Amino acid sequence: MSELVGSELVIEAGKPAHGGYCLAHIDQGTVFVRFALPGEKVRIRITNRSKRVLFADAIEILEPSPDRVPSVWPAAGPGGVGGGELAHVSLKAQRTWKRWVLQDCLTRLGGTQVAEQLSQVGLPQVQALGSDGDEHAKGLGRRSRVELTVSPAGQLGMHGYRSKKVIALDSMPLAAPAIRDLELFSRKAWRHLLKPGARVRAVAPSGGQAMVSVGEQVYGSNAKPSSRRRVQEIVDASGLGLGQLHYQVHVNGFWQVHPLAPTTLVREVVGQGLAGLDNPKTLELYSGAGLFTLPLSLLGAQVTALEGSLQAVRDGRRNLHDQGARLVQANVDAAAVSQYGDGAQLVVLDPPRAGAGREVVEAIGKLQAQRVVLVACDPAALARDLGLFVAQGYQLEHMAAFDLFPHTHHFETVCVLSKVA
Ligand SMILES: C[S@@+](CC[C@H](N)C(=O)[O-])C[C@H]1O[C@@H](n2cnc3c(N)ncnc32)[C@H](O)[C@@H]1O
Repeated sequence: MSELVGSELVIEAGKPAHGGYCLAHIDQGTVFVRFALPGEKVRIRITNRSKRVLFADAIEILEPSPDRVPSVWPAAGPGGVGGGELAHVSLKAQRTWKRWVLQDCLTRLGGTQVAEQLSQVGLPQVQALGSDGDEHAKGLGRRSRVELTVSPAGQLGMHGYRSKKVIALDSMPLAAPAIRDLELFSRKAWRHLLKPGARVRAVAPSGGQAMVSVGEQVYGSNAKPSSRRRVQEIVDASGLGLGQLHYQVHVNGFWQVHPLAPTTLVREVVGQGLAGLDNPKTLELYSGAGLFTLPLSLLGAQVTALEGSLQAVRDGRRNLHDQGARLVQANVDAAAVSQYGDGAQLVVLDPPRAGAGREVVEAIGKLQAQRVVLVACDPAALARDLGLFVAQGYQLEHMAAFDLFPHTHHFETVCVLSKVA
């Protein structure tokens, strides 16, 4: 099949698949096509092959779908940067697409019990963030964190799709307004700081001015070196009766990227996690800088939180302001779960994209906690983890999905599981 790489052909795009692709079938096998929409007739160029499947980009749209729109992220598309795989799809159709992928992953990878439980709780809509008419509702201005790289020729840009090559950019329409106002691509003041090979991160916190890190050095929005290393993030937890919560997060540390994500996730995860439980003993895994740890503790949960990054643990300890929660730097594995989770009534876990995996889920199962809240940013990993939880005697009670990453194939899912007696 490798002789096909580089060749062009006309196909009809089929169903969406995980990763922002449409499926197409040709005599030589299955092709995963980017930048198409289901039902479209497109000319594709085969870009890659892996084992028995081919990858391709739609390079000419011969019969467009009514859901096709001009891309809001001009740098996406054949030969463009990674990300923005759905920027050519109307936002409404993006959410239908993601919902379809969620169902497909859960039923195909989760196993029959997950499929049965899903039919009982119902497949959730993928909810949009923001109000009608605002920038967020259009999926724009939604990145409070942007990572860029400087090319060998000194141009600021992003890596190409599956490539180390830096593609120069001149704008960043998905970035939060405070990042766009930095004018990283055009202001002279930045130019001498952006040396070839430098990794640049621009951060627009909800509680202060934008900052930029170039490697370890941090700059204020005026492009002058800053001794500050942390930004302030403010989360509206009034839905939980807590008012505004304040967090300090290292400029290079993990924080939810969509400006409305922290508030949305805190309401869902903490609200669902604590409903009907009285000051539960709680094990939180992959806790980051304490986004959920703080409101859980403020609402009376006795939390032990495990997080692998020392920087995030340091941030988390500052954010907890002596709330009584224990924040431990630990790699989440079976030994850590059983060491710190003894007697837990509630387990909250927000693993990285690959999911928690068998060893960790089975260790959680042994704790016999009455409730588990699982947050997942990858539907395939979610399906695998859910299948493992169900095999440990957990029942899916509730599922919600949020479009935290418009114009990409990513979205976030929150699941509430209860232990079957
Ligand atoms: C998706 S983030 C969630 C953080 C937090 N819940 C939030 O929303 O801000 C996942 C976190 O897991 C941490 N992490 C990843 N793998 C880990 C592991 N094996 N053990 C412990 N922590 C890990 C990362 O450092 C990151 O902070």
